[in-house]
Amino acid sequence: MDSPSPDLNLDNLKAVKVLGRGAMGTVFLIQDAASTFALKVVDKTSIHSKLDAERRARWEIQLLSQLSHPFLPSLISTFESHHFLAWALPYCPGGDLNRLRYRQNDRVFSPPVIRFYIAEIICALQHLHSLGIAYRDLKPENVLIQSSGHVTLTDFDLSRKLAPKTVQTVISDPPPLPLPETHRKHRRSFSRWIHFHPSDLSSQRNGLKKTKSARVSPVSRRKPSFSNGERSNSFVGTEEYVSPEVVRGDGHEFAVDWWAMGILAYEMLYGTTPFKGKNRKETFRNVLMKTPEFVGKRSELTDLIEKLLEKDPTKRLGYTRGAIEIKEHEFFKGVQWDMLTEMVRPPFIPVRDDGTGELTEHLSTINGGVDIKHYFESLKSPPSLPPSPVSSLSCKFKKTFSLSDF
Ligand SMILES: Nc1ncnc2c1ncn2[C@@H]1O[C@H](COP(=O)(O)OP(=O)(O)OP(=O)(O)O)[C@@H](O)[C@H]1O
Repeated sequence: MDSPSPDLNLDNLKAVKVLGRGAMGTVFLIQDAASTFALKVVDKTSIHSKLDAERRARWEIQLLSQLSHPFLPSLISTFESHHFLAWALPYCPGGDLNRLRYRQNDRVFSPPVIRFYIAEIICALQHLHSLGIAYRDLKPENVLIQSSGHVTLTDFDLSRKLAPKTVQTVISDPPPLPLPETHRKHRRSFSRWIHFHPSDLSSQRNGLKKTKSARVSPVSRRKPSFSNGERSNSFVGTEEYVSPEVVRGDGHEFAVDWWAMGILAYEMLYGTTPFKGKNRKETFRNVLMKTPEFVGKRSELTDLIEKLLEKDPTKRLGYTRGAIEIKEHEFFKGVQWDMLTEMVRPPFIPVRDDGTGELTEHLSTINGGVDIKHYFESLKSPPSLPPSPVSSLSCKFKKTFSLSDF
């Protein structure tokens, strides 16, 4: 990696809060008189490095450096030392979409609110796909809310570069790429990367805890992966969000993101995902076999979801013409796609980070916060300073207006 940016040096930074901890990275809130940002730090010397954390982190940084979109993160700066790999991102004070949903009556969103968030997610995915990147980990926990109320996708360590759209082939797993010197603009976080065997099927999803993404160990792939021009069969995603073609090991394309978006829209509408089973095995069986149930009156939204949850990826909405095809759906009639950032006021605007969240790990603010290196050292000596379970942040929202005309 290049030498550390002058403005990002772990020796000088104090963290005031842990915003989240994933399988391999920890995200801190850095706040001082001059700036506020989120800092994702990977400890290269920890046991996690054996889980490929460093390689995943480099991939994420490299990918984020290419992004330039209002609903995708911007890479502010990077830092690397013998021990740490770190990168700074704009702070999203609104938490994630899952947390926001739990704050709603009946834990569901109204169709206009769903329209707003899904529209922004489509635009973000469209940008990724135009760069040949399949996101592969869309779920509410990975949709963060910016201070403006607009969304930002997070967590790109499962994303992959695909061949051009017509072929849609996974070229390879992320290589250990160096950071480019120039493009350091748009960015985001990394993370959870667990390996499991299909026979090891225990449910991961539990309340507000961030769901784990899953990846079948390469040895258990049903078919070998191919290089150059053929599909990868690596298994990636979060169990309730993985598409049938991924479960089958048939390879995967951009259409996996449209499937996941169908699951996301379903969960926002009904408060539950459509194929959730008692355990992972049952969930996968449902993904392959079960027709999604739509309780209540059918609508344009349920029609959209149904078309996104088409089990055959080649018949799925978005397969042929990508985001354009989805944007044309009746559910989005009237949406001014080019004006999303400028004209549409988001349904919820974070009012403030009130600092009282149970799930937020507050660090001492004496001397302006906690030294990040000391923080990691303390993790290595559990008896003296056991870390509390962490995830996400607390934030209040104000509802800004009715979206009925959106
Ligand atoms: N820019 C940000 N602003 C605010 N909170 C953030 C930001 N980036 C990440 N977080 C919080 O930190 C959590 C962990 O971030 P992220 O998912 O990027 O880490 P990870 O190590 O990749 O986790 P995982 O194991 O789930 O992959 C997020 O779920 C979110 O709650």
